[in-house]
This record gives sequence, C-alpha cells and structure tokens, in this order.
Amino acid sequence: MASPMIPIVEPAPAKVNLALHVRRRRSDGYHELETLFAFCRDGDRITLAPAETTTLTLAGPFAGALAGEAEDGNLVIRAARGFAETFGVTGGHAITLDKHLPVASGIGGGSADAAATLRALARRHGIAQDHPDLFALAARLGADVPACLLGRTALGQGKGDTLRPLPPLGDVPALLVNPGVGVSTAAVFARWDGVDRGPLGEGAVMAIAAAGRNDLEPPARALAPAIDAVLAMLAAAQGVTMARMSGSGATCFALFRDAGARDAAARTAAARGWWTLATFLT
Ligand SMILES: C[C@](O)(CO)[C@H](O)COP(=O)(O)OP(=O)(O)OC[C@H]1O[C@@H](n2ccc(N)nc2=O)[C@H](O)[C@@H]1O
Ligand SMILES: Nc1ncnc2c1ncn2[C@@H]1O[C@H](COP(=O)(O)OP(=O)(O)OP(=O)(O)O)[C@@H](O)[C@H]1O
Repeated sequence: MASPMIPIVEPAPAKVNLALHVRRRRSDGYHELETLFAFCRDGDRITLAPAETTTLTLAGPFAGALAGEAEDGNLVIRAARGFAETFGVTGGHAITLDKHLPVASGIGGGSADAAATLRALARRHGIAQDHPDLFALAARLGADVPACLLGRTALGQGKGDTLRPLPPLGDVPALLVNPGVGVSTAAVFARWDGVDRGPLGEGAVMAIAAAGRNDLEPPARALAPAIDAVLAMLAAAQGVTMARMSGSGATCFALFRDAGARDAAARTAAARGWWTLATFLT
C-alpha cells in the first residue's frame, strides 16, 4: 500500500480508437461495438494527496473548459465517490487534475481521468489494480472507462467494456489533431445510419486497424464539418501510414513512419490554429 503522506501521481493517457465498427443499436440505447483501443504516451495527469474531505483542483491548459461545470459532474469526483462506496474507505483526498486533453473530443479525456483516479486510489488503499469490483465500477462510470483502466492495447466488444488485451504497439509515432470543436458522443451515436458494415478482421493489430474503419466518422463529420479539413491534411502528410478519426470525434489521429515526419505534420496543423499532440502509441 502506498504511504498515505506521499502524493500519488498517476498518468491519464489519451485513448485512440484505431478502428471502431458499430454493429447494432441495443434496446437500452447503447450500441454494440468492435473497437481496437490504443494508448498514447501523453495525456492528462491525476495527483492524489491526503486530506480530510475530497476536493478537486483543476490545472493545465484545458482546466478552463471544465471550470464552469459542477464539481459533482466531473468524472474524477464520480470515480472517487464510487471507489469510497465500493471499497468502504473513509477519509478524503485532495485531487488535482492536470487537464491537457481537449474536452468531448473522442480521445477519452474524462474516461482516462476517471480510470487514473481509480488506479491512484487502488494504490493508496492496497486494492489490486485488476480487482473485478474496480472494473465493474469503471463500467458504471462510462463505456470507455474499463479500457482506460486497463490502459493498454486491447480489443473492445459489447459497449466497449468487454476487453481482450493485445500486444503493445511499441512506440509508433502518432499525431492527434483537434479542430477546436467539442462533439457530444451521444449525438454522434444518434446519427449513426444503423447499417452494420461488418466485423473487424483478423491478424496483427496494425493490419486489422488498416483494414478497418471508424463508423462514427460520417455522423461526426455531419455535426462537425471541420473534421473533413483535418483528415484531408493528415492523409496528405509526408510519411503518414494511416489517418482516421478517433472515437466519436472530433479529434483525428495519424500514424507516421518516423517522429520527424510526425513533427513536420504537427507544425502544419498548428499553423492552422488546430490543437495538436505529437506523441507515441505505446
Ligand atoms: C465512442 C467511444 O469513445 C469509443 O471508444 C465510446 O464508445 C464512448 O465511451 P464513453 O464516452 O465512455 O461513453 P458513455 O459516457 O458511456 O456514453 C455516452 C453516450 O454515448 C452513447 N454510447 C456510448 C457507448 C456505446 N457503446 N454506445 C453508445 O450508444 C450513448 O448514447 C451514451 O449515452
Ligand atoms: N474530467 C473530465 N474531463 C473531461 N470531460 C469531463 C470530465 N468530467 C466530466 N466530463 C464531461 O464529460 C463529457 C465528455 O468528455 P470527454 O472528454 O470524456 O469525451 P470524449 O473525449 O469524447 O471521450 P470518449 O472518447 O470516451 O467519448 C464532457 O462534455 C464533460 O462535460
């Protein structure tokens, strides 16, 4: 168990859906998916320090995007409350969220923060990181939270919360680009045309990804036409091996043969005023 006096720092890496096939709408309003989750080297960060009550301090470039919302609605606080109820812990935590990922952008931001909070609390209270109750709590917090809790390349099925771990990708140079528009996940799913275009293929992760697609791209592009320009720019970049939208958008990602080509594309995207994150898929 981690010493209660030493702050715990837990990374909350950005999530990318290398491919996302929507198979059908369920009667509970959710959709059955097949998706390949991958994680970036960079993202948000959670710090946990001992305190009498639980509080949340927002820091970092996107703190302002969440400052107007009630603290209760933040997935970090919801994760901390859920953890206390599930594992019967008492006492609070002063939690700091360093927010580097744009909000409502398809790269899991809030889900990654919730998952990092659960990992940090599990460390503090001596709960195994693979405790089934921790995963059950993650699934109640959001469809992407279990994948973010696992935090490694995985095949997601069901709502995205039935997971099969896959081998690490080994630091693939990746660029994330967001045109500065927030997109509601529920609104994008609601515009899906209901056509099942088939399952993911088989083979190595990158081969499955390359042969796959993101079925949420057309509805997201209809809601946020700026995605078109981002994808066109990324697809035309030198040294690119794959360019696609992640999750429900509007963030798009591109994978590159080398970090130099990635950084050149990042400069082009930044010159257009878009948010960029030059990173690696781990
Ligand atoms: C698009 C993805 O990011 C792909 O990884 C996820 O499926 C979304 O995960 P998330 O943001 O954690 O989603 P949640 O917060 O659980 O759900 C938000 C809303 O998205 C829709 N939703 C989400 C996941 C899913 N499999 N089917 C859905 O239809 C539902 O309308 C739901 O009310
Ligand atoms: N810590 C948080 N960070 C970001 N958003 C949060 C957080 N807590 C609550 N939210 C709410 O969750 C909504 C979705 O934000 P989030 O950034 O998780 O979406 P996303 O990037 O589309 O994630 P996903 O790819 O999992 O769908 C936001 O509109 C915001 O109001």
